[in-house]
Amino acid sequence: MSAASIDGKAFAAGLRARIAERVPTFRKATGRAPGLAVVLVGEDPASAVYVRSKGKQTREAGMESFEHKLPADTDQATLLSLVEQLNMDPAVDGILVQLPLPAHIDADEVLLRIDPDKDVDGFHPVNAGRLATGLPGFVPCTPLGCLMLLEDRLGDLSGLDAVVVGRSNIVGKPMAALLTAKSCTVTVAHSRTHNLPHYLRHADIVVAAVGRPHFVKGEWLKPGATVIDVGINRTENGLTGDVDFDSAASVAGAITPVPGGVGPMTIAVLLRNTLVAAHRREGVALEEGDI
Ligand SMILES: NC(=O)C1=CN([C@@H]2O[C@H](COP(=O)(O)OP(=O)(O)OC[C@H]3O[C@@H](n4cnc5c(N)ncnc54)[C@H](OP(=O)(O)O)[C@@H]3O)[C@@H](O)[C@H]2O)C=CC1
Ligand SMILES: Nc1nc(=O)c2c([nH]1)NC[C@@H]1CN(c3ccc(C(=O)N[C@@H](CCC(=O)O)C(=O)O)cc3)C=[N+]21
Ligand SMILES: [Mg+2]
Repeated sequence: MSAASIDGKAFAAGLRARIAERVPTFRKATGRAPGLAVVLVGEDPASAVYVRSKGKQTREAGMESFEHKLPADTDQATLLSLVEQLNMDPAVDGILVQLPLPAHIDADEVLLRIDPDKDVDGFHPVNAGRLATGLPGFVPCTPLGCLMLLEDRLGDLSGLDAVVVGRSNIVGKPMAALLTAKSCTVTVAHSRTHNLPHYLRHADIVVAAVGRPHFVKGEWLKPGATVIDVGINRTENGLTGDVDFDSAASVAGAITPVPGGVGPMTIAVLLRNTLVAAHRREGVALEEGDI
């Protein structure tokens, strides 16, 4: 048996096209485009690539991109005052501070200062709380993108067994909250989990967000499982996920490739969240479920 490949790149392109279709109506209603501000501190090459790609896709969707590149030695107070300025700027609907930040910066403090109504990354504790309690807010882009791929593939997720490997605030925890809200039975595994294969054996859905190349093996999976590989690992052999793709593809029903799976979804959902933020801030109606 050979798994279907879940084409996140194509799904993301379709999502960006649906977003771009909504921008002219917003422009007519408000006289301006939705705006996304991206803040990059330092010169991490991978971060610079993502930020460029975000800016390009933002403009291609007809939105305005505000890019702020600060030197690696920027101090906390300077970064916080930039965040404050972006909070106050009426042309800015979404604010993304690219992670990781340099070690001398307190990242939690920076994320806390972003206006939750402009927090298109969904990293502010207010938005984490809204997700946990089922209130409208902003959901982190990567897990929301994973959910879109899962629902596209499987339809209703109700009653399915899901295992999320990883419990970070950006991926694992919000992924578990989303799958719980969709009535999956969710297990969250992490570095202290005893006998991960035991849990994976029963999982209809596996989301791997570990940060270790080839970590999840095909032999651990339930035949026919849907596998979402969030991992982005740079190795000598190029970009690779957290799932051992070849062994997993011979057991799973469907699997996301790396690259071309979850990564492109993250940026497309960022644009979606920015479009939603702009409409909410201006009080312009948007049928969010249709996007
Ligand atoms: N495609 C995309 O758009 C994105 C991709 N990523 C990628 O996803 C991956 C995960 O990112 P992120 O969540 O931020 O990473 P973190 O390092 O914050 O979290 C990794 C998680 O994996 C768990 N873990 C580590 N080792 C093991 C193990 N041996 N067995 C089980 N669990 C383990 C950790 O457990 P513990 O909590 O116990 O330490 C932790 O919860 C990375 O490769 C990252 O690059 C991230 C964001 C976006
Ligand atoms: N505040 C913040 N928000 C983030 O959402 C955020 C962040 N910081 N820091 C870093 C991680 C990682 N991340 C990715 C985005 C796109 C791809 C992506 O497009 N990947 C392509 C390949 C890109 C390549 O070749 O490097 C793919 O998988 O096909 C991957 C990873 C967002 N992150
Ligand atoms: Mg993200």
